[in-house]
Amino acid sequence: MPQPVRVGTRASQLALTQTGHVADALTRLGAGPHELVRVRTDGDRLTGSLTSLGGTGVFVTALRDALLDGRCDVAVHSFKDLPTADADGLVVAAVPPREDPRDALCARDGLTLATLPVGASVGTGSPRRAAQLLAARPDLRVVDIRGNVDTRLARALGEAADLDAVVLARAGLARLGRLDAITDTLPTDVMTPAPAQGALAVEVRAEVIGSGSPLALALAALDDQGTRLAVLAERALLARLEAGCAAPVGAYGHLAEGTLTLSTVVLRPDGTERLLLDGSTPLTGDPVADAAEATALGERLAADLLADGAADLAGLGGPGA
Ligand SMILES: NCc1[nH]cc(CCC(=O)O)c1CC(=O)O
Repeated sequence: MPQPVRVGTRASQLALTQTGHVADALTRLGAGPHELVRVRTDGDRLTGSLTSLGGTGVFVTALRDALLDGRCDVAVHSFKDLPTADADGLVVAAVPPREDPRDALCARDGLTLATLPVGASVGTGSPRRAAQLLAARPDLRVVDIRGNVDTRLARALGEAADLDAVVLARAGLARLGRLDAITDTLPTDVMTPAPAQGALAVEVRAEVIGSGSPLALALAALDDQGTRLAVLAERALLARLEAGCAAPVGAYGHLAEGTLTLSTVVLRPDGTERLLLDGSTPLTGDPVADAAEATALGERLAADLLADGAADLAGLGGPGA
């Protein structure tokens, strides 16, 4: 009997659900049986605001340690939670097809972004969402919240709701079977998603790749090239801006008719000013050349945004930068 593939996951309902889907897919694609290994992360344990936790990587480090220690063979991350710096000895071996990357308003009484009353309170822990909410509706009162998806939904929809609405990623709600809570799916030009939102990253130790093992073959089959390229461009922008996941920066890559288009936004945290920039590049179908093109597109737009004052506007790169 082969040893089961050990798939590491955070213990949250969202993580368990999305990891379960990936593990099932790997087994279906020939990787053999699997078991889930629960890993506790600082992001789950601590309750301070995301920004005060230092943002980048709090959800990821413990899973990566478990991979490197050999406690698991595969780790499934929400791609937008993955720092842009590569981890030594690890590779993203598969990027499964992306879910809808848009953000969603979940409001009381079926309200939408357009129909929320003047001064309504909207909860989000994300500076990117906060700034774009305020850019669209300067009258709103944005409240810093965190917690898992159910906790956040309860702030607007529960018995003891204290907010008019919250904003969450549609993808997370879809994976949890809670699309019913959405009262307004926000278009990407009003609320540009976070880089890699809606995508998953399946990470393994580097030696797994090219080993020809059943797991390596299943990972290759799970990979979606279109999603990989879109996310590559989005994350290249983020890296070049030296912006973490807590920065007021949005980026959305999409493929159509052999062209990769990247739509980006950088905002002042209070939403009073923003830079919007789109760019595109033709693709050839060659994975290596296209990956280089996607990366170059993200870096080019980032350089243009920096030249237009993005770092000062969004407070990127730390104090004084
Ligand atoms: N920052 C938390 C987080 N990380 C991934 C998701 C789910 C959506 C996704 O996979 O992109 C969420 C929840 C949210 O933003 O509402």
